[in-house]
Amino acid sequence: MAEESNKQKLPNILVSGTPGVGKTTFCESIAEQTGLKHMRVNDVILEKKFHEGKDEERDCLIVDEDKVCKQNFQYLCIVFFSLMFPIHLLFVKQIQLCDYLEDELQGGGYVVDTHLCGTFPPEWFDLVIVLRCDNTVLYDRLQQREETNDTNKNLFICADRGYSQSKIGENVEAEIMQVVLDEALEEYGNGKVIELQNDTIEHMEKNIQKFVDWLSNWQKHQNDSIFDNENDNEHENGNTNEHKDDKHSDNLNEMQHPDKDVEMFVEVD
Ligand SMILES: Nc1ncnc2c1ncn2[C@@H]1O[C@H](COP(=O)(O)OP(=O)(O)OP(=O)(O)O)[C@@H](O)[C@H]1O
Repeated sequence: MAEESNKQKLPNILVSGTPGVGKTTFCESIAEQTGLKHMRVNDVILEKKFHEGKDEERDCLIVDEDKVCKQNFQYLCIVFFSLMFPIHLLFVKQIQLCDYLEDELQGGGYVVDTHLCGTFPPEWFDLVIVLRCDNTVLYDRLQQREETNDTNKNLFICADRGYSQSKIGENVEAEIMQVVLDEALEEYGNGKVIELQNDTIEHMEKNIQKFVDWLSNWQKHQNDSIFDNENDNEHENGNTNEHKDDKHSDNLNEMQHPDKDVEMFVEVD
């Protein structure tokens, strides 16, 4: 979707990472500074009831990724049967998180905040940011949630209370094993994924500034592409795609290597 249209004025960004790395805080700040719309997927899942109830033992809402996205055989089977029995189509529509998001993201301009990063089609997003956090810092943040019983932020992970010790351990381990980063790289590819360290307020401020710079380059690139395409149409022999790709990777590289600040922006292999 994001790659389809040169008329798109703003990109769609996916911000992912282990619970507690700071996705929501980062997304709220960049939304405020850039005018992008912040969409927290957990809130959508709750509001639209795209979940299948609660796992009592783990105190989590259950989201079956296979059932929320259309890129799978199961979905195709449901559609097939729905076409044969049209009344089921309404039901299928209702349970599809991807259908809902696809409609919402159509015009661009969203920053989508979720740890479910392998769920969505790569073409929806122009950039995928994976926030990372030092494991001891993350442990402290999650521990604080347990102590303050911070329910609001964790409705999806922990339905109605703060973090249990086992949940803290699970998440810290996932961060150490870079589960979300690996999933993002597998799903979206090295060229679209950027990994940003987010342990401190200083990190956050630098990350936001780098994102703002990336966005303004992206918009410039879009305008140039439209201009290039117009020229190509006039002369009927351009090399626009190659030119476009060069600009895209320059922009991403700049974000990955801001003044060689490797502490802040870890290179993705
Ligand atoms: N760069 C940062 N420096 C210091 N504290 C931060 C930073 N980013 C976020 N925090 C704090 O860490 C806590 C978790 O942040 P946040 O809720 O944004 O994480 P999250 O990744 O969105 O979590 P979840 O996936 O569970 O919604 C909050 O108390 C927030 O204020």
